[in-house]
Amino acid sequence: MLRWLTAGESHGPELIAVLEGMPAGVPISLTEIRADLARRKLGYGRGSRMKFEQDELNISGGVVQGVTIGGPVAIRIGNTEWPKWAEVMSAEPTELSEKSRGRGAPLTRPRPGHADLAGMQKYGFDEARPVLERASARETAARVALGAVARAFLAELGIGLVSHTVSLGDIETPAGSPLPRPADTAALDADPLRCFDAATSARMVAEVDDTKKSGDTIGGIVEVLAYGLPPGLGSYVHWDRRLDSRLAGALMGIQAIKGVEVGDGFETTRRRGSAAHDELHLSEGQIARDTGRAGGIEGGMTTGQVLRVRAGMKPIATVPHALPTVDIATGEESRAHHQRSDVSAVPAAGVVAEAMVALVLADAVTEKFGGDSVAETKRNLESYLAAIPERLSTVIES
Ligand SMILES: Cc1cc2nc3c(=O)[nH]c(=O)nc-3n(C[C@H](O)[C@H](O)[C@H](O)COP(=O)(O)O)c2cc1C
Ligand SMILES: C=C(O[C@@H]1CC(C(=O)O)=C[C@@H](OP(=O)(O)O)[C@H]1O)C(=O)O
Repeated sequence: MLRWLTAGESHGPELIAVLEGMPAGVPISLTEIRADLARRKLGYGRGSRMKFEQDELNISGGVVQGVTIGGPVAIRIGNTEWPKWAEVMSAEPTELSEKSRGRGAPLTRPRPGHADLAGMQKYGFDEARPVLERASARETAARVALGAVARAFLAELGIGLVSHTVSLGDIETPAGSPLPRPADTAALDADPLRCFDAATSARMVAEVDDTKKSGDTIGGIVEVLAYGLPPGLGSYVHWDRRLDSRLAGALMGIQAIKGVEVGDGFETTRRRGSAAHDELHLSEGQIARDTGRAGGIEGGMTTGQVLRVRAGMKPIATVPHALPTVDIATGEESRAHHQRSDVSAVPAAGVVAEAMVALVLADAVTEKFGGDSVAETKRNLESYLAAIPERLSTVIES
């Protein structure tokens, strides 16, 4: 079983992340985690902060000489913006300089679509800064770092992940487009939208430009695929052990995600049963399927097919063409607070979604196969697969 926690604010000194339950012996490359953090900052439509802020990565525990040792993996990601915010965000009370007083001015015009208003009501603040500091998606950097560790563990077991953008606003990749594989990640990262279809990507770029020009923001849908999964991760026996339930919770837990689909998801509801499922047939003595409509999950368990899940992101809530709100200080109608923001963060959301799926899968793998070292997990996985009788054996899509 894995557990993970993150802490830290958008303009605080650093983000902190802890992952407990990771077996020993997993090779961890700081270069690869840094590369994942850099991928999260990519994407056409992100704001200026992505350019000037660096993620300073440190591992404070659980990894020695590039390998996990079984203890909690502790990660620190320094915010290079911190010096500018050190007075405003200080944990100890400070005398604010003139400049810091400006920077820390009370945010009394809550932004619709953000946690601002309900957060002020709930935590007893008369301005939104303490709310937005933690509600901000800056925190997703911590999840991506944890996800990189989970992915390294899964890679040792032959499981690989990839994510891509499938729609932006109403521009979608054509139905039946080829699915990317983990080896396509570098090519996807080089695409401005992380879209696997070049013609669609070009239309998405134009859509971001148009959205920006009109002072607006835009959302979209990302898809995560996982290859090489053994059948039987998750379970049908209880709602909170279903893998689809756990994936949906993890993906919905990403800021601005408003919907999750497993496999063909809502499209399946529009089909008759005869065209909605993945039929079984024999292929060279093994049970195989020609379609992946269910997204590799039946009865809350992996089937051995490619896992395919989607997450839909709402348009960025800090709309440059500021939305109507009420100023809590004056009690009058006003316009929402706006400084800068992303026009679209859909490509970044794909990288975050990939991290969350990696964490859920790593959790399900440790639950099913245990193991204090990755070698032991691997042995248990192999003996489980070897014990499946031949007449029940399925193709694992890797
Ligand atoms: C990677 C990423 C980047 C984001 N960047 C911004 C941003 O620049 N401006 C903004 O208003 N919201 C941004 N958001 C979304 C907000 O954090 C989110 O809309 C807010 O927390 C409220 O959404 P919720 O109701 O789903 O929690 C981003 C989300 C993600 C996942
Ligand atoms: C800092 C990150 O994303 C931020 C997420 C975010 C929000 O409201 O969620 C708003 C923006 O921050 P600011 O309001 O300071 O410009 C984004 O830049 C990041 O992803 O590293």
